[in-house]
Amino acid sequence: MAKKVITFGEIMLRLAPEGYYRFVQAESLGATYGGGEANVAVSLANYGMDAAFVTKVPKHEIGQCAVNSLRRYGVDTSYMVRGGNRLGIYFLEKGASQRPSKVIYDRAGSSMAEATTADFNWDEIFEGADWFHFTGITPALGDNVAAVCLEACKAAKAKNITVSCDLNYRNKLWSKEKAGQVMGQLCEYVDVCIANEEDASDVFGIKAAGTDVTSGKLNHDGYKDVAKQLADRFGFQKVAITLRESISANDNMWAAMLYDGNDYYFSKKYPMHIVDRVGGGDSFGGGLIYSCLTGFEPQQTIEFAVAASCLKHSIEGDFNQVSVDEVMKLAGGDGSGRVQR
Ligand SMILES: O=C(O)C(=O)C[C@H](O)[C@H](O)CO
Repeated sequence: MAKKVITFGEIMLRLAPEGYYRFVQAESLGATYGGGEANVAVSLANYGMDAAFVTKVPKHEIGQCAVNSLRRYGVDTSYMVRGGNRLGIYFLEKGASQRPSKVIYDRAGSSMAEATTADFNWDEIFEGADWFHFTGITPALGDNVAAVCLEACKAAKAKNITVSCDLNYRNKLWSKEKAGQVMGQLCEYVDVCIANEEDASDVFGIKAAGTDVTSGKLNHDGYKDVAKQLADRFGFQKVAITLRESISANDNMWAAMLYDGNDYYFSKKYPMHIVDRVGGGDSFGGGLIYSCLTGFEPQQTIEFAVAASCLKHSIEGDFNQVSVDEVMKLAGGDGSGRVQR
């Protein structure tokens, strides 16, 4: 039977100018949907897992469009709650070369931002579930949503469900101090932590000894140090750190490291030309959860997750639309992207 994974967060309408147009130039905006945890659910459904996404969306047609965007990939939307006033929106201007991408949120007062603990029955949602995933974006929506997250974490632990969290710090949603306080409480329930060195520093003030995290150029020892400090502080079973070296807005080196409490496993390093970076971290999370639930060895786990995420960077939209086979081919191949016939 397919493993059952529950993800919890906000799905938004994503509005973006075509190609690399700036906002001021655009005369139309393309509409797609996305959100950290929804993106993870799509990855997992594409890998054949039983993935359910939990959120609250308004009862009107735009809320339904968000639901449909997930259904088309086979994500279970049956626990989604209908109500509230609006679907959150984010505007995305894609960067190019030395001009970075820009995100503008228009999500205040969304159905999900106003959700409360009364909206969700976690006992029912977690029936038969193997894994629960959320990111730091969800509790950042407000104290009410952080309270739902805490309730979900406690319910998951009571049922012996593995909990993963991607720290995903969003400075447009909350301060570092508030993030540290709320995430510190939630991380007590987390088994698998996904982070990058910037998140670890922003949320928990964890820095690798003697390195400057803002430069994005930690050495291997620096990444190991960050992962170990995270695991030591919260008792995580596993910490996965993504390693991004930016060359320009569209060209990055991409790799990751997994720490399982004993050893450190570094993946291959991929030079990527980026088509769409949004959702790149979520596709890594999806790959990691799939690998853990499938029982891959640690090295294979990190190779699968990073290859999955590498492929996502070549795909338009938030969702990673690749199969297990495609990820395996990249993870086991030479990374050249040669045509497959
Ligand atoms: O930034 C957010 O809150 C989003 O959910 C938008 C994107 O889907 C997300 O950043 C991708 O991780």
